[in-house]
Amino acid sequence: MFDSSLSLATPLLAESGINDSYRFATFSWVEVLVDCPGAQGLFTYALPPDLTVQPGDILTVPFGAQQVGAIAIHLLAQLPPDLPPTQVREVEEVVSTGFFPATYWTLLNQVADYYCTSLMAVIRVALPPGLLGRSQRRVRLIELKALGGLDPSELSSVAQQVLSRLQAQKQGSYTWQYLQQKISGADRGLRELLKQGWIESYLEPPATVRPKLRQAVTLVAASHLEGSLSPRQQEIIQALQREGGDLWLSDLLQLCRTSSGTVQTLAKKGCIVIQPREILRAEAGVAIAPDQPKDLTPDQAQALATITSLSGFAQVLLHGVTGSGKTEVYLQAIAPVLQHGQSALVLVPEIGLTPQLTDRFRARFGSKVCVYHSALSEGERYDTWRQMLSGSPQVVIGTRSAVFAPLPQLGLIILDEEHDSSFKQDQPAPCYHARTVAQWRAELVNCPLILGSATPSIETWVSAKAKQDVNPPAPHYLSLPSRVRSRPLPPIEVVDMRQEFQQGNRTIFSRALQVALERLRERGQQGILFIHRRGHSTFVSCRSCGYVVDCPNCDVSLSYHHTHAEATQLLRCHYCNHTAIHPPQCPECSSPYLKFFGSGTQRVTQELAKHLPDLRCLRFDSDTTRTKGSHRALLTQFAQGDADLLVGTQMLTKGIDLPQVTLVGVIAADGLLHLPDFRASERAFQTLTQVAGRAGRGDEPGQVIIQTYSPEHFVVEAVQRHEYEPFVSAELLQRQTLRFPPHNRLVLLKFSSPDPLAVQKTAKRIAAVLAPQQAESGYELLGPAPASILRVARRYRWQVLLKLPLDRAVELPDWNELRSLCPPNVSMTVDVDPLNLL
Ligand SMILES: Nc1ncnc2c1ncn2[C@@H]1O[C@H](COP(=O)(O)OP(=O)(O)OP(=O)(O)O)[C@@H](O)[C@H]1O
Ligand SMILES: [Zn+2]
Ligand SMILES: [Zn+2]
Repeated sequence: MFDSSLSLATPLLAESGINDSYRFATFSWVEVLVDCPGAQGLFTYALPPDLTVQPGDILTVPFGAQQVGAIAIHLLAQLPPDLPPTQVREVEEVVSTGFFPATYWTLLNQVADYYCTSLMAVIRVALPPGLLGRSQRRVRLIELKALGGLDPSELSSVAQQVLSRLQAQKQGSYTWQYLQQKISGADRGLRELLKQGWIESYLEPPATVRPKLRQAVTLVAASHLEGSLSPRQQEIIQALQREGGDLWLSDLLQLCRTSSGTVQTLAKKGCIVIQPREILRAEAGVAIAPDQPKDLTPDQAQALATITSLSGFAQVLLHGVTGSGKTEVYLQAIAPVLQHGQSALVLVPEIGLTPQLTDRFRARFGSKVCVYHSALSEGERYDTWRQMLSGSPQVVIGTRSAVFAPLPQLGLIILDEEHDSSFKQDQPAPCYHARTVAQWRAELVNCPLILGSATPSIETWVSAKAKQDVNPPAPHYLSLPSRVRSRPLPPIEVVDMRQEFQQGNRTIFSRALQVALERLRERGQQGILFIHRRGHSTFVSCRSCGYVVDCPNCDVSLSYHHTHAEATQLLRCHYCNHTAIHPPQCPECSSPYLKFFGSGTQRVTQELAKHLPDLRCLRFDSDTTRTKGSHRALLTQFAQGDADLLVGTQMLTKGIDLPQVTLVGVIAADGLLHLPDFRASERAFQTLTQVAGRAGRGDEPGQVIIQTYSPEHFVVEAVQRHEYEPFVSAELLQRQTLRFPPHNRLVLLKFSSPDPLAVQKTAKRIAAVLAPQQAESGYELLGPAPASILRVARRYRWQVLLKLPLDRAVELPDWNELRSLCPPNVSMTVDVDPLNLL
C-alpha cells in the first residue's frame, strides 16, 4: 500500500487542484498542455491580471500563428529561470472552467510523481485522445433579463456587429471561428462583449461523431423463390434462418464461409435485404431484463451495513469465497450512492471477458451504467467521457485506465478481483497500478474504496491485517466465508499424473477426469477444462532432428494454432504475434515428422474428440475470441447448453457464474507452479482457487479435479483445502527470507534496444553509477541482468532491480540523470512496484 512517508516523488511541481493557497497566492504564469498535433510537453503562458485560472480549466492560447485550445496544468508564481519574460505570450481567454473534478489534477500529478514519469505520459492514459481537438469553442448571449442596465450603444462598432449577428441567431450562439470569418476584427469585439458580460464563451462537443453504421442482412419472406436457388444459396438462407433471420453481413460471410458476391446475388433475387444499420457505440446492444435486489445472507447484510455506514475516505477489503455473493454486495452498496446523486466507479480486470458482470449491473441500474475501457473506439471513449462529465449519477464500469474516469460526484470506488495483475500497467509508462491510484483517488474525493476478492493479493491482505493506526488507515476487513444458500465449496481432488503414467495411462486425461467427463453427458451437466497457456505452450518440433520452430523476433518458440478442421495451420508468437504458416516438413532436415507438443486448448479438444467423441466441446481462448463480441457469443452458447464442456485458458478463471457447471478440471497445474517469478505461488494459488470456484454454483454440488506432477506442492495443498490464510502465512515467510514485497518495495529499471550490445552496456553503466550510492541512499541493487526472455519483438532487454526497505526513507536516483546516460537507441522505463520482473 502506498505510504506517503515513503514518497518517491521528485520535488513537487506547483501543487494543483483547488485549494486555499491558490486563492491567496499570486500566480502570474501558467503551464498548459496545448491541443496541437506534434506539440509535446508543457508550454508556459502569462496570465493577464484580470483572468482567474485554475488547473484543469480549458483555455485559448496563441500558438505560432494560430489560436489553439489548451488545458491549464500548473500555476506558477515564478517564471522558469531559462525563460525570458519577453518570450512568454499571454493566455487569450478561459473557455471553460470546472471541466474536470477539482482534485483531478492533483491525482494526475501524484501518479506522475510516484511512478517517476512525466505528467504528459499520465495525461495520455487518463484523457481520451483528441479531447480538445474535437471540441468547439463557442459564444452565446447571456440571457437578457440578466442584462439590466447594459446599453449596446456604448459598445464599439465591431462589438455591436457581433452582438447583432448573435441576436439574429435563434439560439443566440455561434462558434468563435464563424464570427471571426464573418466579421473583420471580431476578436476585439468578442473580447469586449465578454468583458462587459453580454456574452459567455463555452465549449461544445461537435454533434456526436456520426453513429456507426454497419451492413446488416435480413432474411425476407421469399419461399416462392426457393426452387430457383442453388444448394449453396439455400445453405446461406438456412443459416440466416437458424440465426433468427438477422445477421451482420460480416458475420454471415464468416459463418457461411462465403463471398459478398454470393450474398449480393441473393439480395438481387429478393431473398434478403442488405442495408446499413446503426450500431450503438455504447455496447448497449443486448437487451437485459431488469432485476431486483436480492435478500442478503447474514454475512452479506453485515458487510453491506459496514460499507453503508462509512462516510468519507475508508478502505474495505471484502474477502468473500467464490460464489459468496460479492457482486450483490457491490450492487446494493451502489444503490444509495446513486440515490444521493453521486456516481460509482467499478474497476474490473477485463471487461470483454466478463459480459455477465456488466449485464448484472445493467439489470440493476439500466441506462445509468456505462462501460469504459481502452478497447473502445476513439468515438466511443469520447462519448462516454462526455456522459461522465455531465455529472448525472451513474455507474462507470471499466478496466485499469477507467480509474481516471472524470466523474465529478464520485461517491464510491469498487475494485473487483483486486488481486488481478491486469490492474498494473507494465508498459508503456506510467507503470501504474489502478489499485494504488484508486486509493489516492478515494482519499482525494473523500469516498470509500472497496477491494473485493476471493483471493486477496498479499499486499492488500497484509495491510488489512495491520494495526489500524497507520496513515492512510488500514482497510476494514469484511469476510464472506461461505457461499450463498449455504452451498458448499466444491471438493477438490488432486491427481498425481506420475502415478497415472506409471500405471499405464499415456493420455493427458487422468482416469478420474475421464470418468467425470463421461458422467457430464449422462447427467446433463456442464464442465470447464482449464489449461494454463504459457508454461505449456504448444511448440512445434521435428521428431527426426529435434529442430524447434522459433520466432524470428523473440527468444521463444512459436505456438501451434488451428481454429477448426479446414482452417490453415498456423504458428504464432505469443509475445510479438508474428504469424507463419505451419511448414509441411522440417526446414532443417526435410523430415515430414514436424509435430506439435504440449497441451494447448487445441490439442486438448482434439484428444477429447478422440477419447470422448460424444462430448460437445467449445474452445474459449485467444484464437476463438479474437473478434469483438465473441466472448459473449461463446458464453451465451455455452450457457444455453449448446456444449457440454468449455475448454480454455486463463480467460475462464474470471467471473463466470453458471449454475449448471458442476465439473472443473485442471489439465496440468505444473505450468503455473514453476514460473521464474517470486509471485508465481501467489498467482498459482489465485488462479487455481478462482477456476475451482466456477464449479457447483447452482443447486447441484460441484467437483474439481486438479492434475499435476507435483501434488505435494504447498500451493496445491492449500488450494485443495480451500485454505487462504495458511497459504499466505507460508508465502509471507518465503518472501521474508528472500526479501521480497510486501517486506520491502521494488523499483525495476527496464532497458531495451534493438542493439544487444548497447543495451547490455547501458544497463551495466547505470548499475555502476547506482552501486556506490546504495549505502547512502538506502536501497539495495540487483543486477544488471538480462531479461529471462532476452529478445522480444526484436528488442533486447536488460534490467536493474532496486530493493527498498520499508522502515526507513530512501533517496531514489535522479531518473533524468540516468536517462541522460542512455544512448538514443536504448530506452529506459522505470517500473515502480513492478508486478512482472522480465
Ligand atoms: N443473497 C443472495 N441470495 C440468493 N442468491 C444470491 C445472493 N447473493 C448472490 N446470489 C447469487 O449467487 C451467485 C454468486 O454470486 P456472485 O457472482 O456475486 O459471487 P462472487 O462472490 O462475486 O463470486 P466470484 O468471486 O466467484 O465471481 C450469483 O448467481 C448471484 O446472483
Ligand atoms: Zn528435422
Ligand atoms: Zn515473437
